[in-house]
Amino acid sequence: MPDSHPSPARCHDIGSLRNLAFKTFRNPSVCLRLSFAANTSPRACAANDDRLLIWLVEERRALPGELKIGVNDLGGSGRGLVAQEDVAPGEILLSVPLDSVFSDLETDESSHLSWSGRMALKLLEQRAQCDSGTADGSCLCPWIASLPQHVHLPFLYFSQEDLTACQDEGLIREAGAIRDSAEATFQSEQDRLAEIGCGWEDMQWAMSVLHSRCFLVGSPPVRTSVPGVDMANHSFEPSAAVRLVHSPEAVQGRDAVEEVCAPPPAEPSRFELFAGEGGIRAGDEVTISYGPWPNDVYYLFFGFVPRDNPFDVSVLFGDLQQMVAFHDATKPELIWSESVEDRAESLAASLSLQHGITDCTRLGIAPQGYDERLLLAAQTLLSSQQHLGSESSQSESGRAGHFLALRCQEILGAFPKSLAEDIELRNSGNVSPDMLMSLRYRLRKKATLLAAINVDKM
Ligand SMILES: C[S@@+](CC[C@H](N)C(=O)[O-])C[C@H]1O[C@@H](n2cnc3c(N)ncnc32)[C@H](O)[C@@H]1O
Repeated sequence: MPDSHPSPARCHDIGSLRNLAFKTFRNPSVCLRLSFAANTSPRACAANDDRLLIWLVEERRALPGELKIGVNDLGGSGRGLVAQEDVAPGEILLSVPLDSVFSDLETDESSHLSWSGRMALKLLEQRAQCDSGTADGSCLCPWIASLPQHVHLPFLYFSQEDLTACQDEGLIREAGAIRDSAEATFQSEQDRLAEIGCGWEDMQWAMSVLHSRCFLVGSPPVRTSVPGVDMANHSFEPSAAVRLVHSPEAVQGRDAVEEVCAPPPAEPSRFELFAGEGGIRAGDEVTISYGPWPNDVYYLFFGFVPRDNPFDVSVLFGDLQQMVAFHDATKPELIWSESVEDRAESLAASLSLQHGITDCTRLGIAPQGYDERLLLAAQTLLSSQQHLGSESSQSESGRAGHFLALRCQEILGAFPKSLAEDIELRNSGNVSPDMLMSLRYRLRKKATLLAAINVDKM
């Protein structure tokens, strides 16, 4: 039996966006319907992309020999994989040897670059070799030819006005930082890029393609794009999944064989796409989940905003200091002998000691409810206030719910437009596609905040 490993996660390139999903809502099996947005324009026609799958099988030892999937143009979400015949539960749809994937391999000369900068340069160099006919067998020319001509990622292509329309300061900052890093890579590598006739637009193309197509594979995880599997679109109700599989011959038994005869060549590990428990009917799309990320990640790094993302998070407090400061603002009559910083530190210590919570950043609310860390932090903070004599007839959780609803109200009130006005704007049809995507992003955050307030009123 092959030795299979936990599903590789789609990667997202983030510093402060790390850990966006709540600890308590990590289960990636929570589901919803697929939503499509128009942002990937296929470079090759469907027949060309089927050639990619055929090349993988015929030239790169991908399995199974008789493919049950093809690549179709699906409109809004660009191309995608579609079952050509019925597929049984668990059946392998595509198994790609790891010697035919495109990975981030750090070298001494490239270690100062970000992973996407490093991979973008390598992709552009290989593309130049493919175009000039000087590529050797290690280049994945048919895969490179199959990549989309354009992937419309906000941090690389949106105007400042359209980006700012998401109305999330943290996200706007993050997008700016990644774009700055991309530009810095371009500046520092300009000579190398000039040698292959590439400019900033090529760099944007390569980075957008890689951001939207890489998995984190193995341990330690390496950013990897897997030809063929990278044609699978996302759904929170996926019909398929991926895994890394190590062949036993590659790792054990070889020593024993070597003593008696020359062993057969070791099988490389494989990256597999396989059908989910429900199987897949002929004609249905083969989708995978890109991961339990909030909309921030989907918007910024995949260029679409899922319709009903159970993992989306409206952040109420970036950290505990913000929570304590908000609390003080709601109770101006209370005088504190300790500073906000010191009280936030004591709160962090209690949460760690009593509940084992060590990460108190990005405390927020998802469509299903509050992050458990947030509720516990609010309860702990409010109960410490009760020690100071401020009595309330409400239960501990009732007070915490009311406190957090006040915060939701404050955040909603700080948006320049109300949810109703945003819905009207969306329905007006007067919004550019980029603006519409940012509008969708903020609409979903607002809807979650409003739901929290309404629950508190019940
Ligand atoms: C790994 S690629 C999937 C193949 C891609 N559709 C193509 O034509 O090459 C990821 C990109 O596909 C698009 N995509 C995937 N799932 C989507 C979805 N549910 N809704 C809208 N676009 C989607 C986004 O542009 C995303 O960045």
